[in-house]
Amino acid sequence: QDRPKIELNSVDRKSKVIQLVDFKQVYDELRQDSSYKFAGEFFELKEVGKDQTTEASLLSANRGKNRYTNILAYDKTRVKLGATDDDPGSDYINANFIAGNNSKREFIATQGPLPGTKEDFWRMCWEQNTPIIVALCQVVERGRIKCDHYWPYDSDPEWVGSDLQLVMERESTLPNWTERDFILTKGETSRRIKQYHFTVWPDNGVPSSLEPLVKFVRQVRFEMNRFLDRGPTIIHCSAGVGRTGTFVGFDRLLQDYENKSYVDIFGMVYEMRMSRCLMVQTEAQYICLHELVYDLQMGKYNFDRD
Ligand SMILES: CNC(=O)[C@H](Cc1ccc(NS(=O)(=O)O)cc1)NC(=O)[C@H](Cc1ccc(O)cc1)NC(=O)OC(C)(C)C
Repeated sequence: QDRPKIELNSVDRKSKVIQLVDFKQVYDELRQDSSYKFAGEFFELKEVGKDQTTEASLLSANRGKNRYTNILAYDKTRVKLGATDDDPGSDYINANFIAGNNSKREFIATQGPLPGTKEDFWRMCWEQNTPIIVALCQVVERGRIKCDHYWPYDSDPEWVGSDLQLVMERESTLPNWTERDFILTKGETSRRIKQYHFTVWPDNGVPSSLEPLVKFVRQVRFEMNRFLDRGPTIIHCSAGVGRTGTFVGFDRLLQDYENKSYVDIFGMVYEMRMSRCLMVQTEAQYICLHELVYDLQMGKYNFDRD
């Protein structure tokens, strides 16, 4: 039987295009021998982007604004807050712009807010005109605090900075995620912001079943497409790299599968890691991106039921 021509752009070290007609064979080859070839591909991504500077993250005034010592924001892609004159580092938040299929700044990837950066987080939401927040971690996971509870517990208005007022208008808990509607007000102007909070994704890992995550990503994409005139969607987990990068990968691959005859998962992760470190943090998450495309090819998901 003629082996299908598999386009692995070994010459271009930044991409590995796989034609969808060849995907099952390529996926099976990568999985052979305990995913030996997956491990090799993921290792090729290890140093991508790491030669870029993170000077703002390392300013003494900003060190306390980083949740983790090894997750810093590249200067080139970092989100800059409107600086206040007298405070060095006042423009800093641990967040980077990330490209989506539709624009170079379709997403903002950020760490789970700290108690001391919660107001910076809401200031970023306002300044970037964000319509949607995607939260991918729980406040506490396996007994460790992973993210501040940066939103109100009830419908009482809260001040989240000297001039920003936040109200939670609605909270709806579903089996795998919770949806919250906020109104953020500055002076006489109010904006609606929707939070999609996925609650069943273990840190450093992948969900036990991909189907709830696929449905979640599709729901967020449906909502994003209603707000194309607004700013970037903010995505966070605890560090804002592993689960966050995998979410962006799912969003892009679900669109690519509908609109293209090929995928380039390696190239997509390469591009993400040029914008923020460790995006798609683990090999299991990297494999999970491929499993999504394999499952789509095998007709595993019937989206008509959504
Ligand atoms: C493997 N874990 C880590 O690298 C985490 C940062 C992190 C990354 C990704 C995720 N997953 S997520 O992006 O999906 O939330 C959680 C936490 N870092 C820490 O815990 C670092 C230690 C560390 C681990 C690994 C490494 O290579 C360098 C330094 N610890 C650390 O920052 O300690 C504080 C919180 C007390 C300041």
